[in-house]
Amino acid sequence: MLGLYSTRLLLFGDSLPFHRLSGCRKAWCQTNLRFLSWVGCDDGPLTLASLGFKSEFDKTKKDRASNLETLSASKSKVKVVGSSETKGIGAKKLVEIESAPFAAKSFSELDLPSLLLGRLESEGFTVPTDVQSAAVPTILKGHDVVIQSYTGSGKTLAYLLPILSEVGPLRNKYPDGEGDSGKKREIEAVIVAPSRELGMQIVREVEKLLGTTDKKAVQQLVGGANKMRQEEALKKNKPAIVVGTPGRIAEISAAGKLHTHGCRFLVLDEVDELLSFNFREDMHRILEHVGRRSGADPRGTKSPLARRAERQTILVSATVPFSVIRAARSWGRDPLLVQANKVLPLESLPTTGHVKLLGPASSSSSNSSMQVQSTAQSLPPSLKHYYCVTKLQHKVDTLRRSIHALDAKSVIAFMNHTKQLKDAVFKLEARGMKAAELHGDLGKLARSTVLKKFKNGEVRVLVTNELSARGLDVAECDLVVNLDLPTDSIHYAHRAGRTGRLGRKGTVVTICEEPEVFVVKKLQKQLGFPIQACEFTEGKLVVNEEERHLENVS
Ligand SMILES: Nc1ncnc2c1ncn2[C@@H]1O[C@H](COP(=O)(O)OP(=O)(O)OP(=O)(O)O)[C@@H](O)[C@H]1O
Repeated sequence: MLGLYSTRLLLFGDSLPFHRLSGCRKAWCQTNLRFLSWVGCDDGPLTLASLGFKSEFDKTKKDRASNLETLSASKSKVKVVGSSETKGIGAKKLVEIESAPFAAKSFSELDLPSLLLGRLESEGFTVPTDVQSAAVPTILKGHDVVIQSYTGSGKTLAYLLPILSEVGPLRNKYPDGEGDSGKKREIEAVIVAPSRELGMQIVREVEKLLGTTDKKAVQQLVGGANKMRQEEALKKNKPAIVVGTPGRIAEISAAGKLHTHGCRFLVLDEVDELLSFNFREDMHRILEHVGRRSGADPRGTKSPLARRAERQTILVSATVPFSVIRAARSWGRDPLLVQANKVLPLESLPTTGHVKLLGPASSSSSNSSMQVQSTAQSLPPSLKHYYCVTKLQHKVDTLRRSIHALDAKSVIAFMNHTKQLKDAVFKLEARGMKAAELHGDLGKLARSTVLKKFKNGEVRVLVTNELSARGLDVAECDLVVNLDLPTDSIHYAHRAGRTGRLGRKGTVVTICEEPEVFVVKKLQKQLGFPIQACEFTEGKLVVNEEERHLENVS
């Protein structure tokens, strides 16, 4: 029972605020991870060696290689040990890391079913991203995982591809035809997202991959939509995958109309948000019911261990605070942390304090200049960050000037309050700039219409609030503006991550008043990258050189 209690404790009693949960960030070359160290925890710095990880330089330990379990990606050089086989007190966790370990050149290297490969090709997906190369074989191998990589790096496909390999019409067919004939189709994967928009976006991604084959294999269960229609569709279509928001999934489940006890995959996308207080009760129900096959527990108890044995749990976010690491350990069976260039056992991570990574030039905590925090690891390194000081009444005008100066085509402007947000839209429109509002007070239809218009370019500036900060994927968005300051660096990261997706260029401008500058400086410190002071004059962005110089000197 201990596990069950600790799960509840973590979920509902121990919700550390995000801003206190900053962690590590990368300071190593994108594709060549060499050294990893933890600092900031009481035990002092640890190195790869002391953690039991092998680097390619660690030739003397080659004899251990025979113990390593090779991940199923044919060309992956990553080897993981220390999962179920080595569980036990004092068992050493080994992860062999070699240079550019996950650089799969094509999806065909990832051991995916041919039908799925065909669909990827038809949709123009040719090369997997780093996080996909790392996550797909790890999930296919049956591991519970936490997937963390920066915004816009393709985390959705990173979990969808292994799920679609096992579930639904594109899956691997077994020679004996198992699962094909006569068997009643059950829900085999439940994907939970914190907003309707993100839920619908995931549904569209699944439908894109399913193609015309069998779109009904996926069913959306998002709030705001007609519940009865969703329930009827569940009954009639018997989807293999459901994607929804916590409230609606929990509601239909409580009504006895969602049969997920035999579910094989549970995905919590934007998991750190899903662990927040708002979703407490609904998430409780989902975690209790999904993947809990009746009679699965040989001891006849409601042991969470029995439940874990039934489902594979996949937790996903660009920001992974320690509350997520602890939750994953509670719910998962030897869970692994999957990042763009590495896979490591969660058992090896501390559960408190600040996790930091050191770059290749240093494996010691003494070189503080090499230490970087994890929030920066949540964002693509190519993003440019600026802040501009103005008076409150000139903020919208500064926004307009920033759009002109940067020649931005597609802009998301974040504000904290609905009323001011509406005023901003009014002002922009009055000055001939096509703008629209998106927030929770709008109905589902209005929200999706606005988003559609923004995506197809009819609307140039989307003025919105935190609702759009997570997961929203608009490839064309080239500028994010904070018209109001985000509450902390985690919220900054998710807002900023709406631009510069999948290697594209992106700029983030924070427009603030003079007394707020210290908050920007604090954010900069937490984030670990420069947010440069700038002005927009004569249609140009002018960086404050004086400040840049002062920063270089200090
Ligand atoms: N291998 C790939 N090749 C080309 N495009 C891809 C590939 N993988 C994903 N994409 C596209 O990249 C975009 C970003 O992917 P996705 O939304 O999954 O990012 P993410 O990491 O989940 O971001 P966030 O943290 O903001 O939710 C999507 O439009 C997706 O279709």
